[in-house]
Amino acid sequence: MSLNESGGFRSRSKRGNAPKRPAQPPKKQQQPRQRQAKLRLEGVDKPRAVAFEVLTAVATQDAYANLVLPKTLREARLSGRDAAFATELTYGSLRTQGVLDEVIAAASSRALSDVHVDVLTALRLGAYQVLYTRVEPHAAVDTTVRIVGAAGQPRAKGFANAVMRTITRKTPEQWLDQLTPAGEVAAMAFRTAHPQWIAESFARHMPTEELARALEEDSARPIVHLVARPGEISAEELALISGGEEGAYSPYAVYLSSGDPRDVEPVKQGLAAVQDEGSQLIARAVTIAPIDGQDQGKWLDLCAGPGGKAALLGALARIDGAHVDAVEVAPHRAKLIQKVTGDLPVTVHVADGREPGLEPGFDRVLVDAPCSGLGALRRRPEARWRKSESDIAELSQLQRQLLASAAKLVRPGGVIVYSTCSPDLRETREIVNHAVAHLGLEELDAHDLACGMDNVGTDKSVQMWPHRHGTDAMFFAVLKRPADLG
Ligand SMILES: C[S@@+](CC[C@H](N)C(=O)[O-])C[C@H]1O[C@@H](n2cnc3c(N)ncnc32)[C@H](O)[C@@H]1O
Repeated sequence: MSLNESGGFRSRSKRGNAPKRPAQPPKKQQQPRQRQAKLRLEGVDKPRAVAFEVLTAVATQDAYANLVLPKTLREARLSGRDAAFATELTYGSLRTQGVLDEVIAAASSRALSDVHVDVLTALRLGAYQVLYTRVEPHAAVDTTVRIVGAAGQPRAKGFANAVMRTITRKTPEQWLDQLTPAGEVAAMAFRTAHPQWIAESFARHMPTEELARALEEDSARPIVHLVARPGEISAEELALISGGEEGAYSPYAVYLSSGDPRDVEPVKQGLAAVQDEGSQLIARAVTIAPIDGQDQGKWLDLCAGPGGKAALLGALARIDGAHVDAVEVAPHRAKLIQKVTGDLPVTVHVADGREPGLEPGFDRVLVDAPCSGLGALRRRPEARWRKSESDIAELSQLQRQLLASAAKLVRPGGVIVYSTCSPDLRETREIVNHAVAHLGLEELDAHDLACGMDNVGTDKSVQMWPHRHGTDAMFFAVLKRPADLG
């Protein structure tokens, strides 16, 4: 069957080399619930059916794959190799979606915005198998066509078949060569499946030889970091019990390279929890940054939900006889803080951190600001394609306002730790520089608070990276309110 006969596709020679860019995302359409069960009945193998369901939820309901996938795997009773295959297909298709869409667009006569979301989702899953896995191409084509039919789009089976066959006619390398854009950073972004603006944001920190490694690591699955709650259990004990390894930097960190952290006994008992080592360092820095005069034990976490850092701050506060006020604007996230801080000396306030209504005079303030999250992309496979550069301008306004509020709440001689899980300079250095210039705060050297981490940047602040330190790309700076600030 020729391409033209099979569904109105242009041949490659007619299309030439210019790839058709996906103009807009496909139309979102509600999925009938029954379809999910039907999929499994109609001869689609379980791992692909599960992957398709999760991809559909992400595409149509803005769902997070890391939340939906475990539930869907459980419902489908998948485990072992089948579960691993479903996970690889789901996360891989989401992480590489921008590349997959370029390839699908180049192999299709229709604009992606005109392709039904179910068909596009099946094509992404199929294209991922051809381009990034060892699945036999004919199996990828066949199962894609089956999914399209089972998903209630039988009339699009010919279209899907033709697109998939076109994709299998070139090697993955040939596709990448054909579609890689000009320019060193743009090319690296494409080849590592990142939007170009994100690669450019990272590129401001490092030479291009290092950038490729940073982008590769950003797509690798991170190992789980546990925090041993101080006063409850030591990292050494936790490592012994969990079979993990003590962390390289945080005195509370344990690396768990295999197994489910929920099965670790101290985690079940609330003595330990999952927390990136970078976050642990930031919470710790709040408690040990140098201040003038006596620490009266008045500590504040101004953006505290869901409470990871507040819980560590609370555990350290209990040891030091201090108290933490934890502010969070979203009520459901405030509840999560309450849950994880339990009987620790932490008081949760549902309030806007810009006007929390608290008496000033805090010795130590943490502003773990809402940010683009560019430093934690490896945790959410779909995240990189959902974010847009325009979000940053809006967030940086809020970040400045929260820091200005912290400057009013901290006492003279007290410290503010400003942190983000983004390395984007507009959310990090620019915010800190603005605070120094306009709020009268003094920036302290934070490098000594990073527990021996090196290669954290040439400024006074600390910038961590997955490929350098194994943490998320977290940032923190320490700002002191001088004694004579009005
Ligand atoms: C980066 S998260 C904080 C993570 C937290 N520190 C932890 O370790 O679990 C930022 C939090 O700030 C909250 N937030 C956003 N705007 C806020 C505001 N105006 N005042 C207080 N909290 C705010 C968000 O809801 C979010 O929970």
